[in-house]
Amino acid sequence: MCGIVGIVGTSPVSQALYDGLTVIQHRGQDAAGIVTISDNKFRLRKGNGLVKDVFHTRHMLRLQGDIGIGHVRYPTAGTSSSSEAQPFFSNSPYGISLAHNGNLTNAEELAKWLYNNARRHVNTTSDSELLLNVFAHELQKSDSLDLTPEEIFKAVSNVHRHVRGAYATVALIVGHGLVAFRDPHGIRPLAFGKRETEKGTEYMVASESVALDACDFEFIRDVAPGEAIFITEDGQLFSQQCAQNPAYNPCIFEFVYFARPDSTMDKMSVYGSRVEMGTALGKKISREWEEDQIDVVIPIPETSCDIALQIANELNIPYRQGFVKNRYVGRTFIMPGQAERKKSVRRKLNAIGAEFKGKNVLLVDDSIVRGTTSGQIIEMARKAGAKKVYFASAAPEVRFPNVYGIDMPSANELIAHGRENEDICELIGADKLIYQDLEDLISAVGKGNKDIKEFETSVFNGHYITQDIDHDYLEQLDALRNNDTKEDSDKEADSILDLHNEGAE
Ligand SMILES: O=P(O)(O)OC[C@H]1O[C@H](OP(=O)(O)OP(=O)(O)O)[C@H](O)[C@@H]1O
Ligand SMILES: NC(=O)CC[C@H](N)C(=O)O
Ligand SMILES: [Mg+2]
Repeated sequence: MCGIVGIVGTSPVSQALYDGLTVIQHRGQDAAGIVTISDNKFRLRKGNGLVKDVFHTRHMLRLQGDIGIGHVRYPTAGTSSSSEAQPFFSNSPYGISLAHNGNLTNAEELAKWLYNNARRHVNTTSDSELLLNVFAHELQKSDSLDLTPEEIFKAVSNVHRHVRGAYATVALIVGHGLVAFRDPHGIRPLAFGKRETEKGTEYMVASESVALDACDFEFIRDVAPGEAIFITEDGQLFSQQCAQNPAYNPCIFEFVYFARPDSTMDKMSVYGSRVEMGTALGKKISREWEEDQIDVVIPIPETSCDIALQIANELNIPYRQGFVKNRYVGRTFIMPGQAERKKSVRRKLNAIGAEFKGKNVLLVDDSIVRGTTSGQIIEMARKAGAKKVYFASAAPEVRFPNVYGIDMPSANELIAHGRENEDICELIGADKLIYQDLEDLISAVGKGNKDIKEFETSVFNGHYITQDIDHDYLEQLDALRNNDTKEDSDKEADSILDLHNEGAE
């Protein structure tokens, strides 16, 4: 679940891009990058690490120009190598740089297609670099030296024809401007806004509205599924629907876990939808656990806090912060390896003994995916003296792999895959376990936008919205990206992928 930003400004944009990336850091902790254009030349800095670690003063000084894009990465394809940090660059046509949030489902096919039809070779294993090359190939077809908005939109339409999967994308074209587009299902989010200055209007696109807020841009609207917007270097905005049959199917997991609560995506408030999740789950708990006495509701920081508070309100039971989160440790789930994730839970969370001693506690998390967090947290609660430990998940059982930009490629790594409630409960060590129903989750999130008829919910029900995913595909993906193979390919990538355009030190 990477994060992307892009700005067409009237003065240097590097600091605003940096600030924008910092507030969407929760979408990707592995690598970060910014590219700007100054004097018709790209200026690039990217590398592995958090935003604050990748960009030092010397890099910021180099990132000159009034137009630029940025990316924070959570790898879901290829490897974690710095060679696959984004934005990517293609010198032809014009000079294009691109950053992508999402995951392509026909990457293998695209690589062959690019070679056969465009004689384009992509040296990394990144799906995003393929996307850049498909876009570049389609732009190359235009005859004129100066691209018109229509020609750019035509290229995006052709990208939609070839590419499958999820892609919220922002790109720079030298001498032209910034292009942003969203896949025809709108699986990954993308919004844009403006800021008035004495020199004219500036525009910003970002994965989440919170990035616009942080940079003082006023939200205009979400980019529609299949739509492209083009902002010229001198600040003229054009937009067009480029997909034949667009549909609105945003990923529901953004609302459960990925997005920041202060973001609004596709007209739905993330915070508001989490409160609704709490209401629905609270009701289910009082319906189904009538007999059980719960003394206190305790969230598992950070994402579940808003949900747990609402459950406590609904049940009329005290809400207490029984776990303290170390503010210097990032998100566990988006770390690339299981060993690292496991270690990080203990470093990140610590129990306040008195909140557990002799009590029946209800622990609340937004989701249970691999069970890395819940297992260890329940153990901590017991060590701290809890009498009974009940566990509630605001999302339903996660049983199916994700192929659209969440790194859960292997069903076998999911604790609920092939298991029923009692088995999962036993595995994580809870006394009782309750999950949100999928219909309740959908109506909790969908309350904010009645126009959304179907969310992307594949991790819960195995229904893949792009309809190109079958059993064989998932088996191949598992073989390619399960925990063990991923570690091997990361090592290999570090040694062979030297041929990349990484930003200089
Ligand atoms: O079952 P698991 O595989 O452990 O995954 C689920 C957990 O991971 C996430 O937390 P994370 O620490 O990433 O971020 P947060 O601080 O935003 O809650 C999520 O909020 C759950 O707590
Ligand atoms: N999480 C994402 O959006 C990842 C983007 C892209 N697939 C990558 O791995 O770099
Ligand atoms: Mg969490």
